[in-house]
Amino acid sequence: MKLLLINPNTTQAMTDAIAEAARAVASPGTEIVAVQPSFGPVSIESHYDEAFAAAGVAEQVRLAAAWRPDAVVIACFGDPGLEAAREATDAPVLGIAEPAFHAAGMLATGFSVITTMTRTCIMAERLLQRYGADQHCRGVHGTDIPVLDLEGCGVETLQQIEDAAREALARDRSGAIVLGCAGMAPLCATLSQRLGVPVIDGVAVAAKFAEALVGLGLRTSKHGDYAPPLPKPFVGWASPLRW
Ligand SMILES: O=C(O)C[C@H]1NC(=O)NC1=O
Repeated sequence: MKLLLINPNTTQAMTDAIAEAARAVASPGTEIVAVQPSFGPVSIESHYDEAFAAAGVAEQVRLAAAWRPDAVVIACFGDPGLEAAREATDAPVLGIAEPAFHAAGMLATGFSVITTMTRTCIMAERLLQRYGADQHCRGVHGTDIPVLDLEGCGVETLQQIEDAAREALARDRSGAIVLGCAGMAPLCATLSQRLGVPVIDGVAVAAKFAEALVGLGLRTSKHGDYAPPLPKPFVGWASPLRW
């Protein structure tokens, strides 16, 4: 199958790391093409950043249409542009927060989320409610580690995340940890080994869930609100992206 992996921020090194995390778990027959928007923030750490990231996701899904991906993964914990992408293709489209929440809910009666900037916790909390996963999540905790500081991070940053996770497991009485940033994907195996509980990286889970949906022959519904966008002119730099 062909998997389109979109890093919604514009940092190539992060796109590469995300692709490596997905390829590490992908089946041999899964071809992964990793892309990022041609515009927008180098990292997504606010509502403002996310507004541009969502448009960037829509851009990349539209541009990739000719390649006809069998599935799309939006590799950012805010799942930006998820529903726009689902309108723009009949392939299954997954964020990384939604699959991670559901995987965690199958592995423990309660899980905690460890994310980057504390100001983004509200975004995860809103997604938990939107996906019906708030009943399983016992806490969302920021570390105030900037997203791009995760790239090639040192032992101090890894220790800070481990300490935050260990505190969350105790304080929340959780049984699992969800990593609240695609940039944490390379840390997942080490954290899982150190913490002794399931640590869920949404990039890997999304890639495998995408394979499962494609393998089952399931596609995004085109009945109702995920039907293709209504044709209309687009003005300015976005005009090639019209429907
Ligand atoms: O919301 C966050 O803090 C994490 C989110 N930002 C980003 O650039 N990639 C992410 O996964």
